[in-house]
Amino acid sequence: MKVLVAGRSGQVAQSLAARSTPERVFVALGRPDLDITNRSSIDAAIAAHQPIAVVNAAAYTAVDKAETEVDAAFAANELGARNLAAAAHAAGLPIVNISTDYVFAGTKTGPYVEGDPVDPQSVYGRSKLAGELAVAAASPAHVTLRTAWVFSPYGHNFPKTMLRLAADRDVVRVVADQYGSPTYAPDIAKAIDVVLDTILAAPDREHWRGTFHMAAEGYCSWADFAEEIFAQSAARGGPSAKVERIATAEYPTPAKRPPNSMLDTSRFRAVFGHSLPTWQEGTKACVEAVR
Ligand SMILES: NC(=O)C1=CN([C@@H]2O[C@H](COP(=O)(O)OP(=O)(O)OC[C@H]3O[C@@H](n4cnc5c(N)ncnc54)[C@H](OP(=O)(O)O)[C@@H]3O)[C@@H](O)[C@H]2O)C=CC1
Ligand SMILES: Cc1cn([C@H]2C[C@H](O)[C@@H](COP(=O)(O)OP(=O)(O)O[C@H]3O[C@@H](C)C(=O)[C@@H](O)[C@H]3O)O2)c(=O)[nH]c1=O
Repeated sequence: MKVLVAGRSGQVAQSLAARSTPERVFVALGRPDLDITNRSSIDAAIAAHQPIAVVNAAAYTAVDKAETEVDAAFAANELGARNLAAAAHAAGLPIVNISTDYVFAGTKTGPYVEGDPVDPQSVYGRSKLAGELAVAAASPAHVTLRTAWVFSPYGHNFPKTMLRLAADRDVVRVVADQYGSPTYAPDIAKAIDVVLDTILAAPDREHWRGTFHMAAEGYCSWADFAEEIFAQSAARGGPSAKVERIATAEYPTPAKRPPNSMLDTSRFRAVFGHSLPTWQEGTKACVEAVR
């Protein structure tokens, strides 16, 4: 049984591929074999691999660069998501799509639930929201999982940046007034496996369809996250630095980030009967893996 995964070299795609078993093979394809902006390339991949489901783990994720590369962000995150969902629908396959906490403005007090009003503040967030809507319009058999602050041993992410910075400086300045849930990509891959189990056990049911918040248990600021990364790294003899806790205004970036991107994951837990490990457990696993 194959599951087709778009986005071969990405953090989530690689974590899914690593979960392959003889019973469920995650076939992760990259741009040369599967370009989500090109519908015929998707149709050809589906015809070649005959999957039982499709996962969209491909995206334009360079949050700051997206502010100037608007067309590229929307091409992958809106058009690509639409193409993949339409192709899956045409082939009679369910699609699992991944979205982001950055669809919210971040001005709410307390964690966001799925029905809260969206109001993305960045091009990346707007393009991902456009993708969510496009997937929902193209395929009734869809699950969109909004997750947050993804990290892993693969690709580019915050812990890898922190460990690189700590290699040649004693102090790292990190914002302490943006809150969310750092989520370990292998834990996302496990959760997607659970989602697929649920879908494939009852493909005609309605309960698994729609949008869900799915992130690590617990919340922290980027500065808290950096401190945990350094504590875990130091405990293993790796690079470490002191964290200087700063305000967002002291770390100007082209894209605006939500001050609060905490996601309430109750709906995911209720429907899929699964919760992710804490962000501290994910951090420990990641630091151990990159050592
Ligand atoms: N990273 C994060 O912090 C978060 C991510 N998400 C979402 O989770 C999902 C997975 O993210 P993550 O694994 O971190 O992403 P990565 O940036 O690690 O990987 C994304 C992958 O998508 C590929 N891709 C981009 N455009 C296309 C295209 N047109 N056709 C095929 N592949 C393409 C990229 O390929 P190439 O290398 O060739 O460009 C890259 O391999 C995305 O939907 C993202 O929006 C949600 C919340 C947080
Ligand atoms: C590198 C660095 C970042 N920061 C701040 C900037 C920003 O507010 C925050 C995170 O920075 P980054 O640019 O690493 O992360 P960012 O690209 O904003 O991460 C986001 O990526 C997309 C794809 C998502 O979907 C989001 O969930 C989220 O994970 O930390 C510091 O304060 N100090 C630093 O040294």
